[in-house]
Amino acid sequence: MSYVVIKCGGSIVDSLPDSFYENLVAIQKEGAWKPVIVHGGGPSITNLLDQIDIPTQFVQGLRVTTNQVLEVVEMALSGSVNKQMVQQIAKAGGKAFGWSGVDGGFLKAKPASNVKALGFVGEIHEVETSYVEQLTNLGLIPVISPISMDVNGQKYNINADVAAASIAQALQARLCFISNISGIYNKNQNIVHEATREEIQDMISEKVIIGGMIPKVLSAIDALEKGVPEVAIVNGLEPNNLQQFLEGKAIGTRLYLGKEGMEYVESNR
Ligand SMILES: Nc1ncnc2c1ncn2[C@@H]1O[C@H](COP(=O)(O)OP(=O)(O)O)[C@@H](O)[C@H]1O
Ligand SMILES: CC(=O)N[C@@H](CCC(=O)OP(=O)(O)O)C(=O)O
Repeated sequence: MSYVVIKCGGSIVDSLPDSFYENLVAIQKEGAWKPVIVHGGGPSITNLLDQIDIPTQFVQGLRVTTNQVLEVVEMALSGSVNKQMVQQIAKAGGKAFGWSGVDGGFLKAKPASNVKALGFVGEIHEVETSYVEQLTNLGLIPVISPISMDVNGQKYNINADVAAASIAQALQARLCFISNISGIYNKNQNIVHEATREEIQDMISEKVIIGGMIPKVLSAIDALEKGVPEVAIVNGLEPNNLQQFLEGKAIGTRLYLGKEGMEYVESNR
């Protein structure tokens, strides 16, 4: 039995059809895969901040996070969005256990190293994988909010793509990003079905990949470099997206380190 980390983006979380959750529960009950959900919720955070007149600022797809913003991020993610997903899974006949990186020190955070002046934005340096093992052994589907804490008890806003990639690395799990687009668009606005690390880097330099797609592809590449066997970005509205991802079917954009890796899906099943 292998883990599959499914990252549900805030762009789609409110629109995921019942069939998405029903398929998820069916995959878990069938027993070949242990699904682990990591969710974002960027739009919910921005809505809450708007309501209290706090401006929103992103740098390279990451939210500039003051103390006040951090509180709102935690309310939105570990509160509303997390419990909404737990509820949807329950309605689909499954049992989900929602928690965040803060709880039990599940995700150990440190300040993000790649982009400066973001405030309390962090990255993960350790994952307590035994929690996932124990919960999944109990037949529960973990639903993880990415907010995390460092050794001194300081909380950090962790981009959900970054958290999902770290968790997938720690579990050596397949990683599926569920978003509101059917994959990565190239400069001609066509979906690319496969992309290598080099192609991704070019698309970032050429500003073809912008905003929230930047942390997604960078963490996807990082995950592949650290041994995650398969990563794809798929649309949450496409039917049977999870099943198709797990079967290695051509869905969304699959990411690879180099051209040679592109044979992986066909040749290793
Ligand atoms: N080259 C690209 N291809 C596809 N989407 C892109 C690209 N560059 C930027 N994006 C944007 O990235 C968004 C997905 O990232 P994000 O909004 O963070 O989604 P999520 O909440 O699902 O993580 C898309 O809706 C799109 O607007
Ligand atoms: C540091 C950082 O950017 N954190 C994200 C966390 C939520 C998230 O990642 O949500 P999506 O999946 O919808 O993008 C944020 O504050 O928006």
